[in-house]
Amino acid sequence: MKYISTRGNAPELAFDDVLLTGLAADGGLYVPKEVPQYSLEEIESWRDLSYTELAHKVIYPFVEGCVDSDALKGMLEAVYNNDNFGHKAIAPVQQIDHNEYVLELFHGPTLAFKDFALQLLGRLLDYVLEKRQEKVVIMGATSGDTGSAAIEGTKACKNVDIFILHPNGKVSEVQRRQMTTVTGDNIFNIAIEGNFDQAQDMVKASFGDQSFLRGERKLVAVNSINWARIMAQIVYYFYSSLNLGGPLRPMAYSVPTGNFGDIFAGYMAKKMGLPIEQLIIATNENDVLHRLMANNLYKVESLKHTITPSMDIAVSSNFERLLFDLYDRDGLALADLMNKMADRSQPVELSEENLGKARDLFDSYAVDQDTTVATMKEVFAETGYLLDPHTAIGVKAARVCRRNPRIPMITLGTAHPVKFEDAVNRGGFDMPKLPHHLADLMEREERLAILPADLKTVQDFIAKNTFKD
Ligand SMILES: Cc1ncc(COP(=O)(O)O)c(C=O)c1O
Ligand SMILES: N[C@@H](CCOP(=O)(O)O)C(=O)O
Repeated sequence: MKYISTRGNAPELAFDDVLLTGLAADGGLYVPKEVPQYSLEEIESWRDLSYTELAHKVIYPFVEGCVDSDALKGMLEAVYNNDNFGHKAIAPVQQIDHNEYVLELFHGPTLAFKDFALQLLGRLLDYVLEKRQEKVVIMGATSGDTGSAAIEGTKACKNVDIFILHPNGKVSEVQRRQMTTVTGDNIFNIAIEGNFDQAQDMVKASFGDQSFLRGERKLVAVNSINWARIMAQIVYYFYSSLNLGGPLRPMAYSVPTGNFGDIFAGYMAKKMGLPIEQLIIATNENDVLHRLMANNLYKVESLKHTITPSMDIAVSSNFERLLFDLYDRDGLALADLMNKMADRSQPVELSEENLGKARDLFDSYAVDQDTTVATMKEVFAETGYLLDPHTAIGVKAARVCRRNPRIPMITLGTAHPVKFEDAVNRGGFDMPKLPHHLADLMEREERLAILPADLKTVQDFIAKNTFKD
């Protein structure tokens, strides 16, 4: 499998280089040159596979040539098991109404969907770095969930230092503590005096110019700009569909969306042959994607801090991967569009043709904070099931946008409500208990550095702590 950049002007890479590269040299994102395709018969033959076995079927073609099949099997077995994920089904489906489901993706160590990819990414990194005898620096931006999942997934890696930037005061207390209480000399949490977009911009700028690492270390991405994240997230679309009678009946998915990674994984599953009738982009009030879909106007507004902090993202990185397909994979044309989009003061329109293609593929809906809480209450009253607020946004969007009630509607349950005290309190619910492994989280000692949202200051901090010996 070879990978190409969305901006058409960077070398083709194999999986191991893509894993270690983050942004392509031309500023684009790597995508597979060819997407594996499966017939309905073949997908149907996977029906009785365990999560681990299915993950091998889906993931192996993307890593073939770089990761040995048995080694991948070993990694998947080490990740998707009942010691690591607090549910034997790994990604169970919970019914909340007739033909309406929540795909619970929060049974991993940090209680959010990020564990599915980042637990595996840590093992892939170890495998590739051991082979190459290289050391790297991980740099990631988080609006709350990626950070702890990245730290948990990579803290045992021998050859990495980890630097995670989060917006100071804008993640929940549980989210912050899940990052800042993990001990390890190679783990650094940076709370920047700014928002997620600023953190993400600093990460991207650092990938573009890594001279602060003196040519001695490479930067590795743990955000969904890293293809390995998307690849691992494709699996649960296949798994949930097969569990509910797919691929012989189509499914619809509603996906709480911020950086467009999780829904892009759903789009990939569809391209690979999984019958997906509807994909819904569900956003909070940071709704740049919904506004683009509704009005053909791409205009980044200033970020609003909400009760769904993980989706407080205005610049949605993975949308570029979709645009690449909408532009018939014409990287140079896309590079032009991305340059226009980079000037955030100017609105950008898609051509009518490309907007039409996007609307054929996706529906979209934006949910405000009161409606989010109202949806949590509604579902709780109907079923006794407490949604996390991000998932509630997905459920609301599903209920509004659903095209065909005969098709199972699956909302991705992206996090556990225990992480989001504000929303739980606003709904007047009893706070759920933290699971056993996090029971003393609120008493653990925290370690973090608070820095201004200034690229040089952040890079100096990283360099100082990377080259401390
Ligand atoms: C709980 C939760 N829901 C939804 C999202 C949005 O996912 P994505 O950024 O892949 O669109 C995130 C963050 O990424 C998240 O942490
Ligand atoms: N919502 C994320 C933000 C980063 O998104 P990613 O999927 O690209 O890592 C978070 O919670 O950190």
